[in-house]
Parts: sequence; C-alpha cells; structure tokens
Amino acid sequence: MRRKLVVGNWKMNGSLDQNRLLLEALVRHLDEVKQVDIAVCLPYPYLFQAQAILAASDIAWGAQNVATHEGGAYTGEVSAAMLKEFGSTYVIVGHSERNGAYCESDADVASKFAIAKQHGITPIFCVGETLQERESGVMEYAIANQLDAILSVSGGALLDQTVIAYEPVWAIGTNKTATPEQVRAAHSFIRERIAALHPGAAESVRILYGGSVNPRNASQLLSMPDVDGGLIGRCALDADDFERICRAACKA
Ligand SMILES: O=C(CO)COP(=O)(O)O
Repeated sequence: MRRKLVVGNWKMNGSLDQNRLLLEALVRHLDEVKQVDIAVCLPYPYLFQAQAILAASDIAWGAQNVATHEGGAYTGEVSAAMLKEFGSTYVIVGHSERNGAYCESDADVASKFAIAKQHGITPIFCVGETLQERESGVMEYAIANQLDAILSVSGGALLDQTVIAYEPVWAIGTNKTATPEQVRAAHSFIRERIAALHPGAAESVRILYGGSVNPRNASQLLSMPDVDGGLIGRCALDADDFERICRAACKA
C-alpha cells in the first residue's frame, strides 16, 4: 500500500517574511494531518529557512532543481550534496517550465534524477504531454519517451521508492484541470510502462498528479486509481488551500 504524498511546488515565489508566515501556518494547520506525507519544494535561498522552521514538524522540504554535476566550475548551479546539507528530502526534476524555458534535455533530466538518488534525495520526476501532443493523439508516445529517457540511463531499479509527477503541460497554471478519467488513464499508462521493465519499482513508485489542483477538485482527482497524491502549484502558496488539499488526500 503506497502512502499518499502532497508536495507544494512554490516555484519562484516567496520572501523571508512571507515564507515565515506560510511555513509557520503550515506547521500549525498540518500538525494533526498524519495519514499522508507532506512536503514543500521552495527556491534554493530559502532551504535554510525551511529547515529551521520545519525540522521539528512532519513536513519535509526540498528544491525545484539540481545540478547534473557533483561540483566544480558550474557558475550558478547547486549540487545535490548542497541540497542534502540543508536537509532536502525531495527535488523536482524535469518540470515542464524548465524544459521549455531553460532547454533542459531528457539526458539532463536523467542525470539529475540519478545524482539526486546517489545523494539520498528522492527525485520527483515530472512527465506530461503538451496540448498539441494530446490533440494529435501522441500523448502516450510523448510520456513514454520521457519515461524511457530515465529508464535507459538509470535502469528500472533506480525508480524504486521514487516519485513521478504526471503534469499535463496544458493544465499547469491554467485552471484547465485534467478530468479524473484523463488522470486515471495517464497514471495507469505510466505504471504499466514501468511494470513492463521493472515490476518491483512499479508497485513502490508514487505517481502524483499536478496541474490546477485546488481544494474543490482535490478529493476527486486524488482518489482515482493509481493516483498517489498531488504536486500543487498556486494553491501551495495559501496555507488554507494547501491544508484542504492535504486533508482531501487523507480521505482519498
Ligand atoms: O506546475 C505545477 C506544480 O508543479 C502545477 O501548478 P498549478 O497548480 O499552479 O497549476
């Protein structure tokens, strides 16, 4: 039985003052929510602050990206070892906002995934189709390609105990949530694809849905078969909304 996981992706939002209020509110609101795992992935400069405020709680924290290299002359990059020093449990890799704007390749994402695992950080690997791919009927092909990039570099065994987020690009930040049936179909496709290569990993990997999840649609989306939680953008920036989504996940 997989435990549900709800992760807030704060993206490039926050300030020391805003974060303190939000993190302290999350600690208070979520103190008694024990049935699901909860985490926030915030911008690098605030990992230290998250560590200070969340360490005594059950809420985990992590980053939104990681370097493909261990260290050295890579201006502007942040290594997995550095994330680990600040207590990061998770790191998001392959988010579509990075693939598009920063030209991250499948090979880059596969390296990030592998290096995070080597440092004991759980990668949250994002996959998902564009609207054009869905409308032209190649959605499964697109997702399979993204998955295979990881499977070919890391092998199925590395997927054990990791997290995949299905985030249809057209549903991110748009209020166009995928329907429960679309979510179910995509999640079951992802699990079957992994099972074909590595049945053990397919059972343990948690598959989250991300894309315009809010307190009103969370119960239905998160209770679909093969959905093991959510990756939440905008609604993770509001303590009440995030709490309601976490509570919905408990009942899902
Ligand atoms: O990109 C997302 C999470 O990684 C989803 O963002 P929204 O929940 O704001 O649509």
